[in-house]
Amino acid sequence: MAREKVRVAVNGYGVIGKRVAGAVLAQPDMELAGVADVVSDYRIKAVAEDIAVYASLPEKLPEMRAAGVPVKGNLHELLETVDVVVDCTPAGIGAKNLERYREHGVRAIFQGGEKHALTGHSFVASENYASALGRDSTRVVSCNTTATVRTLTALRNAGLLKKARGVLIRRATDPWESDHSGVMNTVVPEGRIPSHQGPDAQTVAPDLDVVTIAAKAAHTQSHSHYWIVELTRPASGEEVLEAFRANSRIAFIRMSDGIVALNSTIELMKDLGRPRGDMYEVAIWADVLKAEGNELFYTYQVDNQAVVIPETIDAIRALSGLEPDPLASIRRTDEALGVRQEFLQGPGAA
Ligand SMILES: NC(=O)c1ccc[n+]([C@@H]2O[C@H](COP(=O)([O-])OP(=O)(O)OC[C@H]3O[C@@H](n4cnc5c(N)ncnc54)[C@H](O)[C@@H]3O)[C@@H](O)[C@H]2O)c1
Repeated sequence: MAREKVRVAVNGYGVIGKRVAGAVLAQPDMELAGVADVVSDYRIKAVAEDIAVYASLPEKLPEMRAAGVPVKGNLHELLETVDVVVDCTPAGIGAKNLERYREHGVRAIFQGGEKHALTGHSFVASENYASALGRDSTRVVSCNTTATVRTLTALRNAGLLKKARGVLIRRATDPWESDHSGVMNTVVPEGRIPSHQGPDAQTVAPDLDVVTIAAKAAHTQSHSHYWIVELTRPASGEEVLEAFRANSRIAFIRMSDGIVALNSTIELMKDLGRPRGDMYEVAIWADVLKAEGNELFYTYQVDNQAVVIPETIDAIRALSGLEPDPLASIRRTDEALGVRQEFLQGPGAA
């Protein structure tokens, strides 16, 4: 790569796009060239003073300017100036953009709402960074799939995983859209077993024996996963925690610290000063986990809005060839974002 820093564009400045943009700004080896979207209201106005804004669709440019958004130009102009674009548009729209990105010779990262077949490569940094090196595109898998792959491959890497069966309780909608969508006072099971997350995890780690069942609940912040795992041999809880510890993006929380529900962790992230209260780590309840003979039971929390952000940053380094060593990229990203495995000091912290 000719330049010292990789230049990045973000197309779609929503839940994921705004977090990707913020995370790019935090990387010393990356430069945020601009963001693109189609809206004209607070969602884009709030950022336009600090970051160059472009119109994703040419027909939206006059509308955005008329509303007072200082738009620099159209997406194609932004694409002319960058090495990598991160497409964070709503599910299905990204697929229509791939050819556009290719025409500009820009490497493209998509998010989990797109299908594996779009790029033929699905990404979780700890599992398959190396196979993304130099590719022209990849898809960072969804929040649920990212958490599933991080945790199950940690067990597999320690030689402990035989098969895993999980129940995934998903948030209804994201907080910023809770005024107009979501589910109220009910639970909506996904209409098939396995739910799509198990097979999706296999697009990254095909050797995983995993089945998932999923449901959407009425809350708006973060997902909650429950796993029953058959181990290859009897193992102690401490041995299992050690296996999880090998992945730097798995953190440990405890009921004994007062972290008793999803809202406790969300509050803790805000108390720790995390941007937007984000939790990049998969947070396993260490004092709930139980290993009995060759069976293992555990539950963790996934901050759906944040968990894919470190993976997206690593995907930028992999596609651009900025860093050939997966662990070096993961370390760099973790350091810049403040990723950690223990959030609290004290006797509980192992
Ligand atoms: N929200 C989550 O928890 C979450 C987690 C992981 C992955 N994802 C995936 O990330 C992707 C983005 O999801 P999101 O939740 O950030 O969506 P979002 O709706 O919050 O944001 C999408 C943004 O794209 C903009 N947009 C709409 N049409 C556009 C177009 N034609 N061109 C450019 N921008 C356009 C919207 O105005 C909005 O700002 C999806 O693939 C989704 O499946 C979402």
